[in-house]
Amino acid sequence: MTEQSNPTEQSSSTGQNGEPGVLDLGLPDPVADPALPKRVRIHEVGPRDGLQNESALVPVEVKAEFIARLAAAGLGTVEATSFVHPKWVPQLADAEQLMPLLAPLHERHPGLRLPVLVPNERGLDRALAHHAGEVAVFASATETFARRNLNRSADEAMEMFRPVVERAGEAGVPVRGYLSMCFGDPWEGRVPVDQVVGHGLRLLELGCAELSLGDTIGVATPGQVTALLAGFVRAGVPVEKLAVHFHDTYGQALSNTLAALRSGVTVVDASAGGLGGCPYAKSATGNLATEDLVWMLHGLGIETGVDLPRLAATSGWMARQLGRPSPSRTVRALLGPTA
Ligand SMILES: CC(C)(COP(=O)([O-])OP(=O)([O-])OC[C@H]1O[C@@H](n2cnc3c(N)ncnc32)[C@H](O)[C@@H]1OP(=O)([O-])[O-])[C@@H](O)C(=O)NCCC(=O)NCCSC(=O)C[C@@](C)(O)CC(=O)[O-]
Repeated sequence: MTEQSNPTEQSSSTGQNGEPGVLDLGLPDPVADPALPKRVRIHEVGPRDGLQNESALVPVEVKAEFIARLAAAGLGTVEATSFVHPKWVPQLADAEQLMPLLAPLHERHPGLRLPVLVPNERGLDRALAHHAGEVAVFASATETFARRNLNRSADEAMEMFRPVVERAGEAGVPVRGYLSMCFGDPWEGRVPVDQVVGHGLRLLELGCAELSLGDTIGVATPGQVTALLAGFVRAGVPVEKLAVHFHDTYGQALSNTLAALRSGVTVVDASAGGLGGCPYAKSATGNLATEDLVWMLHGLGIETGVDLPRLAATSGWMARQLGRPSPSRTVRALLGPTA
């Protein structure tokens, strides 16, 4: 793994015909908002959520290089892969091959977190055998998606997670809980706040250290985000335990993120270059692009630890591996429209 990006792919500050490029305006000139947090932790999901939907298999060395470049760009939490059934997500069937390639990154970046998804005890066994330091289980706020994504009812899925969370706890491995379809579900329509809060509380009661609220198909608008977070707070959940996970189907992901920050959330999931989707929810489009998020956060004077040009260069590099331009507007603005 080289981790070195070619300086020529760092940015294209000069546009066509000698016109100034967007980077000539510089990176955002921060204007802080006292109602917002000073620091946000970005939970990068590109290598897992971003790649899981790619039909052409990405070589394991490319995945390892992608993760190494993300860590070098300053992302401290990078969700690396999934130990799910290989037939369900063939793209991530190489989890066992990937993990040893990532081991050197811990020396290079002390404190780097590389969580992995595990749906059940079999997944946990595989993850622990490969020294995963953090795992995540993933539930659904709706019945239909639980069956489609996990082949279980929502209740059965919770029972499947119970021993996973217990055993991970015994092994000293923290567990994140994802909750999908928190705002809308393609089969069931709008999802009531109480229903989402009920399922989320069950994940927290199992022992999940953090709960990531997913707008899996990207239909939320900011008022709904505020209402859902208020529902969790009313139910006694400290906002520090909550993270948000937005998809950008209707271009609302950044607005929704800002609403969440105003409600006190400080952990935001995002995917480098805006890669993403969910193989079991066809209407799910790309995740909130990490670069778009970082541009907004830095503009608000919020620290992330991320080197934006280096991150954009990483997404430009990944886009070339995948053979198509990045959907992230910030990547295109910084690197040019074909990046
Ligand atoms: C949960 C299962 C496994 C149930 O799938 P199943 O077919 O019901 O599995 P099973 O428990 O009946 O077991 C059948 C066979 O699979 C094996 N098996 C069982 N588990 C594993 C495993 N972990 N690894 C390897 N093998 C496994 C098991 O050992 C057995 O083997 P056999 O005895 O027949 O030889 C399946 O439904 C599955 O893997 N689902 C994963 C789907 C997925 O990854 N979806 C995407 C992630 S969620 C997401 O993207 C949303 C999120 C998180 O980003 C947030 C958001 O946007 O909302």
